Amino acid sequence: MDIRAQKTFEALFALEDVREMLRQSLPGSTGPTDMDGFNEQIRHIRSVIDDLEAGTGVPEITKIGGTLGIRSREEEYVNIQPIQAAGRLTPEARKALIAYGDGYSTCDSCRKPFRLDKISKPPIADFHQELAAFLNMDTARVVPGARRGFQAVTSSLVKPGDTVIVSSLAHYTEFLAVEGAGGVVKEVPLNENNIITADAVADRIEDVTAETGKLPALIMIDHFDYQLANEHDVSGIGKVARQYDIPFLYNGAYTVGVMPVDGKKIGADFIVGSGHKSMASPAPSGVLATTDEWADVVFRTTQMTGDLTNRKFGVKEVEMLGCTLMGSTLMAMIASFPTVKERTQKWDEELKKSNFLMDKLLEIEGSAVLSEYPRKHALSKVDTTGSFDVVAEKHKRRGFFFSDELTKRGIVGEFAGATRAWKLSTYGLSWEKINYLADSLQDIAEKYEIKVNRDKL
Ligand SMILES: Cc1ncc(COP(=O)(O)O)c(C=O)c1O
Repeated sequence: MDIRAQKTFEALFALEDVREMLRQSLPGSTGPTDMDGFNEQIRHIRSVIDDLEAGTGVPEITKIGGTLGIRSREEEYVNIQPIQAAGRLTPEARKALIAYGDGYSTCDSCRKPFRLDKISKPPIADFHQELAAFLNMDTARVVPGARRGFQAVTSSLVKPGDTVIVSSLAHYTEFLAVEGAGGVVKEVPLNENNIITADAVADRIEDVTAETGKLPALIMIDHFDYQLANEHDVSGIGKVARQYDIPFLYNGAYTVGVMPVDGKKIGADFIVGSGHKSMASPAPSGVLATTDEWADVVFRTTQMTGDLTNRKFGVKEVEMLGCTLMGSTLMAMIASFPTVKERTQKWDEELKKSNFLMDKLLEIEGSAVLSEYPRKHALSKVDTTGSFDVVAEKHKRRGFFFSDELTKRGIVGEFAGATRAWKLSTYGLSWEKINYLADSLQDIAEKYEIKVNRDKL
């Protein structure tokens, strides 16, 4: 986040304090009236605005951010945390969080037909249409996390005893979604390069059908998996799904919001994305998009009538439990969306950074990239058993020596103590930070007499 955004953010926090003080001073309030505190905050806001205009006050901001509990890790450090990178909020999202913090704040102007995705002020209905268009699907809903998207689909399509085809690297939430519906997972094996191919999916469908006498109810495959972030052949799998007439759920937890995703081109019946993982949105948020063919099934409306009262809630969608993200979570997602849309067009640059760092890591003798290489994603799994872990074995801090060295250099986000196989993400880091990171890894290696073949590649 740039410093102006931080400053604005800080002023907003101070304004919230002022608002609370004013609220407490209203007639009938039992709260104390703190005029000194009030004046202090006003002076503070004035000074923040002055700083903003003058472009100064950087160290002070960090300090204030700390006391307010703002997590400013990405501002102060080079953060390589593997799963948070693309979920970090934009400044616009942070402001929306404050402005819409009250629980049902999106419902102020909810009018007939009384459903979240129909609200036009703020423009939630438009956002739903934009989301569907962004994924080249017909209809979209926001959901509390990708997992709730899986759940909506399995609970609509999978009957007790049905089988569901998943990857051998499927996320655990896919297992739970299938189990919740009473289904059974059937995993597709990886090939020698740790990839799920279309042929492997077809073979598994044949096996399962022969075994159970019935076609699987659903195919659910992650475009990039969470363990290695390898790319799986989702377009080929989409074709196989069509051939067997089995609905196909594309898990875009690691793609929707960072790279272009075209549901129709892939041949997906359902696209699921994670807001807090890849769409610069707060948790829990996500998206479930589908085609006209499936919309009435997965977004079916209630048919229930109260037996005593005869009440009906006709427009409410059963799988969505009526409405989903009702306040600041959704508004922050909407606030980040223009940035998110734009950044998907810069995916190639993210890949260059990812590959550059891996190349530099490979120059450190004894290091390996466990993910497919060259990288097709910013998330990677690396193995430093033959490099940093050799040092760890002799070092008095054991595996923590590596984290100590990284922290000293302002690099955070690795799992402390993990010097063998570990994951990192370069997503969103500037080239300046990438270069610094590469140099730091090589410097640490050389400090401990690990050979570095600089500029080998
Ligand atoms: C591949 C994959 N799918 C799904 C999920 C679940 O996403 P969410 O937290 O949005 O429910 C994750 C989360 O880590 C994931 O890595």
